[in-house]
Amino acid sequence: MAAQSTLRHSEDFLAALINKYKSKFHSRVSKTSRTTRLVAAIFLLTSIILGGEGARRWWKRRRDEREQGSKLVRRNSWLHNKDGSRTIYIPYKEGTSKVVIFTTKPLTFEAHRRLFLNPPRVSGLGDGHVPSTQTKPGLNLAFLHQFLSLMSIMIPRWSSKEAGLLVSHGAFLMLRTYLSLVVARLDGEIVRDLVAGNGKLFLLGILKWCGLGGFASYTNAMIKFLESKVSIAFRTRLTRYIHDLYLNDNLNYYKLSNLDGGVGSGADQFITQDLTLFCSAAANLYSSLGKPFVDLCVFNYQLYRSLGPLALTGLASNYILTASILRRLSPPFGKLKAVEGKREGEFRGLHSRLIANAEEVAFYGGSEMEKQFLNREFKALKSWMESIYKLKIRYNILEDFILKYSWSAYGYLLSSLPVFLPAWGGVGGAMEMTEYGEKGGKERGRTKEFITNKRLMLSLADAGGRMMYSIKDLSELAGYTSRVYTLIATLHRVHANAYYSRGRPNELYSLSDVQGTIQKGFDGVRFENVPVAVPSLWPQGGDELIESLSMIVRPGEHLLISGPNGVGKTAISRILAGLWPVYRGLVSRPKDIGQDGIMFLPQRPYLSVGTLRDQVIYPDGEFDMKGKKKNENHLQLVLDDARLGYLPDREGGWDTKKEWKDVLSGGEKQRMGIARLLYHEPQFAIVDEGTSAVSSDVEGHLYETCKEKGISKPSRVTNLARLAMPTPIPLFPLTLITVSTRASLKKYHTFNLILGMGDNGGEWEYERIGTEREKMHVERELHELRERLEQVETWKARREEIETELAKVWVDGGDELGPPVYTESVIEVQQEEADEEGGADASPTTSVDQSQSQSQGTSSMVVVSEPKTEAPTEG
Ligand SMILES: Nc1ncnc2c1ncn2[C@@H]1O[C@H](COP(=O)(O)OP(=O)(O)OP(=O)(O)O)[C@@H](O)[C@H]1O
Repeated sequence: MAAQSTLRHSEDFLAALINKYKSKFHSRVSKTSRTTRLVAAIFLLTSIILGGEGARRWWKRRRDEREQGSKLVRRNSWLHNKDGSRTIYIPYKEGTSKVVIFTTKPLTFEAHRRLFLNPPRVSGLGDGHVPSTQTKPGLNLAFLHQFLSLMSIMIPRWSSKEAGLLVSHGAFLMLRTYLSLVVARLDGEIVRDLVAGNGKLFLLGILKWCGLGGFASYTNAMIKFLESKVSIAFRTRLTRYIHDLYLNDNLNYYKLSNLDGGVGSGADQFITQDLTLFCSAAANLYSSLGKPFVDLCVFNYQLYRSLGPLALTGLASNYILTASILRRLSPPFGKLKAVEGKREGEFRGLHSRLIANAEEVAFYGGSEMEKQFLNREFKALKSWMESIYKLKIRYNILEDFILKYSWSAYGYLLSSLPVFLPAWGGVGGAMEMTEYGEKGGKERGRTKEFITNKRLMLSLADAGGRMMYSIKDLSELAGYTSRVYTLIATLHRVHANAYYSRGRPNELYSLSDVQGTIQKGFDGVRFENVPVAVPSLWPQGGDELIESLSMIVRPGEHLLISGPNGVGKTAISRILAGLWPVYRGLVSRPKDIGQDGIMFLPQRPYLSVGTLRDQVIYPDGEFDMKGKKKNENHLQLVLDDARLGYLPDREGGWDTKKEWKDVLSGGEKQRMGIARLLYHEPQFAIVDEGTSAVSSDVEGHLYETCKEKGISKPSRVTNLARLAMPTPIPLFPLTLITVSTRASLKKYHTFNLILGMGDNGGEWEYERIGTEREKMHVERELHELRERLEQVETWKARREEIETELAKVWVDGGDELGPPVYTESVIEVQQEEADEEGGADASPTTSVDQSQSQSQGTSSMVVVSEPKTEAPTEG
């Protein structure tokens, strides 16, 4: 009942309130003019309509975005924004999450280049001109320079998200310091109230303690969360920066390991493992060094106030002494960590190799050998890590003893100062010297002060300990910093092509000896006095394959590059693609790669991760395909032309994602390459052994398709042809440059560049296929062949003569027999007959190698010497 009455009461109250405001509103409205009311009504209505429409649009946009996100994820695609950024969607929980990726501006790279390639001389990183990527990691000026250089990438602006995260992190760290102070005081008060037997104050203290505990726990959790956020934000910045520098038109990803070699061949370890460790160590440094530092300042001040100047001097000298002992006796953690990272990378690299080449290893049955390699690498890593652990034992004993036990003893000594030396004991000492009013007040005051000081001392020891521990963290950070700095410096060196050999002459064909020019934008392919040399890792010089190559391929003049293995056929396409340097002379080629430009089909077919569609249009994405106004119907026609038309049905559609390199056969992979060629419609295509695994009839079909349909707009031609419309005249024929050892491909080409000629294989010939000269050459070859054939015929006739003669010799009565069967028994019989006849002249023109015949036992083979013509005897 009571509840009901309360409810009714509240209803009445509500109704009264509503009525009150209703009447207020009515009185206001009645006072206003009609126009104002009309305007207000229109305004209200418009706001409601616009608000509703805005909400509807917002909801629709969100729904469209969600749909688009899942569609793009399914089709492995993305969006290009007007400002050059890309919007990608990544699977997140049930749906997708949108990420906008901004590419690093070239200007930013240029601004940073100085930091990485021209470090200040004082840092000891090179001489200020020659970039040196090899440094000994440690706590020195080089580390400071490296760390600050990386910081300029990680925190590009004070207004950046990372700076905001660091400020919030710092605020929470300060808050925790403040809470530690409050906790120390509260601790003292609780113990004091307990000793005094004051239950009410004691309980109040406990309540405060619990409240403070909740808040402190929240603060601690936020500190950890923000630390992880800072770490991931640093990692995102650095990873994107490195990716932009690593994967760009300058082909740095190829040059880094194949030409420069500054970071070996394990760039993956640098980018994945070392970068992660560096970012967590850098984010942790802020709390492991920054927070203890603030703690030290605050707690020292507090202790100075309560314990006096003597205690502060004692504390300060304690820190200095501890730091110098630990620094002197600590092993070089930075260097150790850097080497550990390298060994980890090598071990991981071997595993990646095995995964990538599992099939080949399996065919060879090479598991034992691979295991040997892996075990050996792991053993090296294990021994290294064990030696680090051993070094750490000694250090940990020392560290623990100093930081935990000797510091506590020292802390007790300092806390006792106000008691035993009140004149030197600060506020505590002053309180000692004054009389406490009530009985036992002095002891209680002492207890409270002692507990508070002890807690402060503990916090101080903790902060100091963390500072000291962070010397080790700092050394490890120096190791990671050196690895990441080395990677970025090497990437900048490759990107800027900054190779100088100061003070000594350039090695021939080294990276500092590149004097040639590559001209992009030429309507053809041209080499003018270009040496073909295999580059070596910087700073070594390369090996010359061809001294000077000159040739020109104009549109429509298909070229076949032939010659024995290893003479430099692929090397020519590497130079043309910009993978290898143009040491001398001039190389000209079309500007773009792909549509209306030049395209390279490498010797080893490559299949990317992603959908079946991605395999055909690689390196385009679905977004680019749509930009070129192409669709799946077009792709189907392209696949049909490459004789792969069955793939979409067999594999379950264009969106199927598989490990394509394992799914497609060798020939299918090569045909996929041809399909890409037909899709991209380049003007020039370098096909390096692109059909070696394809049967010759399909090969012929593919070449004919490329030549006939390789028109600037083949899609139109193909589609229209299929629709039985007149075939338009080809505008720009696709010009094929084929690298092959197969002479059968000659018929599809106009010119032939033959490499590997001359005594040392360094000479070449460039000739038109089917010219008078070539015809004459072929005829001469044919003539020689015929001559040889005639010789063979002569020998055949001669052999028959011999056999006839032999038959006559062996047959009694002159009857002709077929060729004799040379068995031992026959020979023996003949020998006996000859002996009986006593005719040593029985075989004047034939000699039989009897010893051989005997040695062969029952074998029917004997060696018959050439029939002798009667030699004139002298005298
Ligand atoms: N990265 C490299 N480091 C060292 N030598 C290399 C490198 N790449 C190629 N070579 C060497 O350069 C020479 C030419 O290589 P290239 O690949 O051009 O030969 P090719 O004429 O295409 O042979 P094939 O017909 O077997 O494909 C070979 O002797 C090869 O061993």
